[in-house]
Amino acid sequence: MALIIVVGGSGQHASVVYEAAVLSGMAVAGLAAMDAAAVAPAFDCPWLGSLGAIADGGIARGDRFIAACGSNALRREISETLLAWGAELASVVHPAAIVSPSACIGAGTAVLAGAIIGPRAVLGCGVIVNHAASVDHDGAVGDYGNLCPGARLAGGVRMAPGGFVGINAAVLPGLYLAENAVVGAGAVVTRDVAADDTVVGIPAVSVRRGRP
Ligand SMILES: CC(=O)SCCNC(=O)CCNC(=O)[C@H](O)C(C)(C)COP(=O)(O)OP(=O)(O)OC[C@H]1O[C@@H](n2cnc3c(N)ncnc32)[C@H](O)[C@@H]1OP(=O)(O)O
Repeated sequence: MALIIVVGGSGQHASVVYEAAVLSGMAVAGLAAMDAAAVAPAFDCPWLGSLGAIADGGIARGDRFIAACGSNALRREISETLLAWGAELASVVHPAAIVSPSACIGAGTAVLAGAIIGPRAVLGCGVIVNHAASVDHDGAVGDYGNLCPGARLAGGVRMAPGGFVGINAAVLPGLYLAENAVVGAGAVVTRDVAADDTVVGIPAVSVRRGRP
């Protein structure tokens, strides 16, 4: 059973997921894309072409997939397409990540080097916990959420699906980030964040409410 990494965008995030998968001992079949016209990203991993061609050849051979792109919406779209085809999503956990044995990691989720997932934390499907980011005890990250490098969720923080926490941002204990909330780089979040809101600064304040 091998892993197929589905690229969205430039392939930079895919290169990080690829390295984590190889270092964790997974067999990687190669990279694929949703778009038949997509070109292989410039790093050393076999290029399998479009997902459509792979599906025509038969996904049933037991390969598993992970969508590898920073965009939450695109990761969701790729993952949901794969699931609709009956494909199985795999999670990738870098061997230098620290994951509590009582934590739960959803399918299609990437936990990258230096990340820490604390006791009883729950990560949904298609989540990214990027380099040195952490989800402390009893935290929850909803489906297709994205914690950028160094982002910190204190104990008991809950993120609804589609959330984004920028590089080196911190969220104080027990807070709730509603669906598609965006926390800017370096922010310190001291209050709950409303759905589709973007907050920045210390303490974090809203710069855009509602979908852009
Ligand atoms: C491996 C990797 O690299 S993972 C990727 C890591 N990337 C990140 O962490 C990026 C995080 N993104 C940000 O912080 C972005 O600035 C966002 C999402 C908060 C806002 O982006 P946009 O929606 O494009 O907003 P925009 O750039 O128009 O900024 C709106 C206002 O907020 C300010 N602002 C934006 N980001 C921040 C921030 N992080 N801290 C403080 N102020 C900020 C802007 O200066 C601007 O203020 P102004 O209206 O007074 O000029």
